[in-house]
Amino acid sequence: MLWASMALSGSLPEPLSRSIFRKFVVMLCSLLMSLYVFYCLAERSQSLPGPIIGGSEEEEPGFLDLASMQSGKRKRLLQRMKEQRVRLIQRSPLSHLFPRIEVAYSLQEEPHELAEGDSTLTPLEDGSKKLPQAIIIGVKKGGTRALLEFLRVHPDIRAVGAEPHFFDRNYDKGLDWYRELMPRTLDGQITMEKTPSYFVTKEAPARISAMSKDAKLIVVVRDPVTRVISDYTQTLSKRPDIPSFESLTFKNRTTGLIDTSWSAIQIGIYAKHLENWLLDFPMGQILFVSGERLITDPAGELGRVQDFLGLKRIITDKHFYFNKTKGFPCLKKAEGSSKPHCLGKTKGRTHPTINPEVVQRLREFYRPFNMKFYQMTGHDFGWDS
Ligand SMILES: Nc1ncnc2c1ncn2[C@@H]1O[C@H](COP(=O)(O)OS(=O)(=O)O)[C@@H](OP(=O)(O)O)[C@H]1O
Repeated sequence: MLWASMALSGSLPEPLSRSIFRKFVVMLCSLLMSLYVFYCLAERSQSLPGPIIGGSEEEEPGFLDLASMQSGKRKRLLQRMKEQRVRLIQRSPLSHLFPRIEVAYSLQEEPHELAEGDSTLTPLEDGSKKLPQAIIIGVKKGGTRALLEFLRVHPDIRAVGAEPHFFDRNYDKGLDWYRELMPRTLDGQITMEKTPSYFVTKEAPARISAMSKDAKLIVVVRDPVTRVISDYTQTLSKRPDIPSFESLTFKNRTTGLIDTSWSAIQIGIYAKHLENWLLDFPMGQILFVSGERLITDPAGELGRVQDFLGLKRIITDKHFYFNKTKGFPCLKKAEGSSKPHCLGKTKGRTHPTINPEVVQRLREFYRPFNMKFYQMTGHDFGWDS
């Protein structure tokens, strides 16, 4: 720095040639700028949303802690960090060299941008926040994250990344709170969210209907037997000391009586939950997506969803590739990125081996409910063939 200031003030010591010294100053400045940009990027990545707390889903990095993101504390913290960085830039002797960085920060760090739960950076004043017109309401472990991530590729869809849990846990916070979580949309764009627990929440249909009678509802359904095993696998990964799958499944192992008080069993009785939704919504406003086909033919299922949402079929076969290591379809390019994107480690876990007799008993248990569900939806999902 001493050399630099001497050079800039014109008191260059001889015999060092001016041209060599100028190169040295340029190199030094570049190095300092790179270090500064690196520092800023590191700081920025730390301020990006962290994992959700208390959600049914173990989110991938980049999603939000909804419980705290609205708090004044978080906003004040962000504001302080922003001011601190602006002060740092202003104090820097090189500040006149990169005034644009300051502008970039003041755009990126707006609390509402973070509150979207969406790591994509959009200009602050583009569009407005709207209540969702379409919601993925279930089912837990059905493939809801895959569907939302795939849909986000569509330019006419903008979705909140985290699960808001508004119509079950956060209803008392009010619609303004809910709207504030949403990303900004332009006219013609659809705002979406996903919270799989809505499907089994008694109050959710009436609450969603009170918000909008026209809301479009999407349910990703999966074979209830693999769904319950997936649900158990998730719980086991968080709490390895839980009882065995078998002991949770049966009320009485000898008689083979299923324990229907276990919530993981209840979730798979789709026909019962659907009856509750039909009290507030006509069947035509609910789309059922096959969780199995979402894996074997993602473009096919996405085609149906785009039709249902009244959108041009933009997401097609070309957007997917099958990742052999992951064992699942992945996006060739994720939203706002040019890189391939697979879902994270919490999606597509290896399930524990379950005694085939237990699986068989569960199949028998679900069969009549599945039949009813096929009849109600007019579609055989193929879980019982
Ligand atoms: N493309 C792709 N990549 C990875 N995983 C995929 C994909 N498509 C569907 N799935 C299935 O999604 C299951 C998780 O479902 P959800 O996202 O609804 O789970 S959650 O309720 O939000 O926790 C998850 O369940 P598990 O396999 O039991 O982990 C996957 O089988």
